[in-house]
Amino acid sequence: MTDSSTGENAAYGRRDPDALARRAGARADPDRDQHFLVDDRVLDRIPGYLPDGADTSHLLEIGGGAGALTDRLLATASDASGRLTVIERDGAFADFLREEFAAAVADGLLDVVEGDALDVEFPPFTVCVANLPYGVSSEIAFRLLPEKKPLVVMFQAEFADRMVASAGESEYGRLSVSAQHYADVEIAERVPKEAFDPQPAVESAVVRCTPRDPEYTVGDEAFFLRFVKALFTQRRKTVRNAVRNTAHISGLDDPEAVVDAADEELLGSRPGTLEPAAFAALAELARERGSPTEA
Ligand SMILES: C[S@@+](CC[C@H](N)C(=O)[O-])C[C@H]1O[C@@H](n2cnc3c(N)ncnc32)[C@H](O)[C@@H]1O
Repeated sequence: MTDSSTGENAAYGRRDPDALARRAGARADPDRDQHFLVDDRVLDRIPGYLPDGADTSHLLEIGGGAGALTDRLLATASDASGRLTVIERDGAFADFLREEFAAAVADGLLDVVEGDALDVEFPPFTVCVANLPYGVSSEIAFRLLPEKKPLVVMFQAEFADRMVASAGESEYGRLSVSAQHYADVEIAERVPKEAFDPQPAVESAVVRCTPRDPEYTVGDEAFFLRFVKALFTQRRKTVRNAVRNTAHISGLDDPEAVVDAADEELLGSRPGTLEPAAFAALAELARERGSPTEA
């Protein structure tokens, strides 16, 4: 092993983030969703947020940047005799990652895929750990969540708060119900702006998603998610009016039949107070009585 700041032969998990950024040459550009994590303590903690016993045989990182988190994930992959795939859209950083971690690439430990994480096919990963590009974090999260694999992912704190919110809380909404449909979602750590360079405008948070089946069943997942989306566009209305007013979003041909069949107390409540299981039960009733058409 050589000096960890010089790169190529250094053991994984010890590279200095500022030295990596210097070697990468190109400066992180906030307009391209590039905010690099430069706080070693945060970087060191992130892989440890994976659920106990998680299968780390194939890690996925989205948005490798100058490789500070990549380096920590290579340590995790290498300890587990596993591998890491990094998807990075910026060609300059993708090239840099291949050079910086050339030994890992040669050993089959690392695969760098240059491409847009919204388009490229994901490899058959077992866990995903990433400091996501915030401009597309929602789209990426909803590509990842249905894969039902553990995720440890950095989001804007406000987005993270909405993901973990419970019924009745002000942040509770479509995002909470949709994310919690796939996983137990919790905030592992809040991360201040100062941990990044350049600093983002807002605070961040690391979120852990541990996949599990929901405590309810739905016959048509796509309809359930569409129905939740529809009702939350009218979160201040009663459920009765929300069902009636959002048929153009939910696709219900006969919303009145749903209102006729549903429980009075439920119809008088607000979408923001409904537990996910109550949404699921109402969505099932809507599917049976409301003649939904395909999206
Ligand atoms: C917030 S930075 C994180 C960089 C690095 N992982 C770190 O923690 O320092 C996000 C990275 O995602 C890349 N990126 C932005 N949009 C992307 C997309 N649609 N698909 C893949 N990578 C993307 C950026 O180029 C940038 O390197």
